[in-house]
Amino acid sequence: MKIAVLAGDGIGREVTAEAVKVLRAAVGRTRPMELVEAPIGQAGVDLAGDPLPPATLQAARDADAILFGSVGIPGDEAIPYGMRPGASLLRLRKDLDLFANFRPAFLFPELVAASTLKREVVEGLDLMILRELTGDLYFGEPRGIAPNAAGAMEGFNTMRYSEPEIERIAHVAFRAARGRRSKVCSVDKANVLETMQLWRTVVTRVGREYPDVELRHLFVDAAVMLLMKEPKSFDVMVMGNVFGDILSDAAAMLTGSIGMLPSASLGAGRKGLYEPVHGSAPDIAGRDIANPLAAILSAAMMLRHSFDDEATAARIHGAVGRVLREGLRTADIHGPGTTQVGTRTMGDAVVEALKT
Ligand SMILES: NC(=O)C1=CN([C@@H]2O[C@H](COP(=O)(O)OP(=O)(O)OC[C@H]3O[C@@H](n4cnc5c(N)ncnc54)[C@H](O)[C@@H]3O)[C@@H](O)[C@H]2O)C=CC1
Ligand SMILES: CC(C)CC(=O)C(=O)O
Ligand SMILES: [Mg+2]
Repeated sequence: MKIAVLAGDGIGREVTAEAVKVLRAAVGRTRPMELVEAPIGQAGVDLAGDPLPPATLQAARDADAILFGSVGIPGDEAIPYGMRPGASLLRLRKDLDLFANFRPAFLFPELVAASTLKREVVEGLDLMILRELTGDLYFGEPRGIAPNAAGAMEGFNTMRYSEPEIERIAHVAFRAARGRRSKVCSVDKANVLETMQLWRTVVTRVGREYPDVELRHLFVDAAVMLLMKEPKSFDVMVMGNVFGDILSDAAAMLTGSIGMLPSASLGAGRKGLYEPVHGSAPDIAGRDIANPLAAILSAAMMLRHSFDDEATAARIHGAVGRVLREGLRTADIHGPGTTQVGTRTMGDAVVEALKT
């Protein structure tokens, strides 16, 4: 098991340290595990003058899986795109062709009260957001800021999806649904955007190959509304890169906190990149208060998808559940009758729970 550990910036470092701790404890001596740490994001700029240093990219290419934290610093939106911490993650996803991003929104029963939505709306929630990860506005050319014909500065990005790109993510969605509750909801904006018109046509066509899976289409605005109103009516929700970015943060709140949402970014093979959905959270970085559970659950997804180790993945999931049942909570999910703990204590508690 060769794992590249790219902790990145801000709380990425704090939560990744806990995920590594849990991974070591869970895998133990059952199989050899080589962890290769490398800087990325602002850490890459500070150490090697590049948000994605060539050695980091090589370490990611050479690894069987990548455990990723988060990248970003305050004010990074003003940095030229190529040097921006966030651009490193996009380049990495593209380089490794990790086009299918699974973002499971699963509510642990113990956290029903932590969700901002009513108990009856979220209790039993288990949905999968499948986000296309290597196309759309985030990658489309041309992009830039330049003077227009009238001499005014103009910003522009291009929404693009090719038929093969849509086909492959659609197949992933239908196959994933077959292993769940056999329902796919495709989210688009086909009423306004040609790119999305093609998206809907292709998803519909691919859907005919899966007659056992129910397919529904929603425009993205209505999809967000229904995600808040009746989230349990969804099983697999498939969408493009931008809508997936936005909807997954919204779905995070159904589970109590963005600190609870793990993810797996997969390509054609077993290799994957595993990361919490959240960012580097500069507002809470360095204070030992970030929730490490999304990162820990991402490590569990890594064992399941890249190393075919369902048993250890399930043990980690079970240990997280046990810690929550014991009443331990980081600040973001803390409430009456529970005990507030820091990032490191939460990680230690998951390690302890693995032993029982
Ligand atoms: N995958 C990545 O590396 C991502 C990086 N970013 C970058 O992160 C930086 C901050 O972006 P924001 O928009 O503030 O998003 P963010 O996800 O970092 O934080 C949003 C809010 O959620 C809270 N939060 C996030 N993770 C948490 C956790 N584990 N426990 C408790 N609270 C948590 C933060 O304190 C903040 O109030 C920016 O530089 C942005 O570009 C943003 C999203 C994803
Ligand atoms: C660099 C950003 C696109 C990261 C992000 O917000 C995400 O992947 O959810
Ligand atoms: Mg995001």
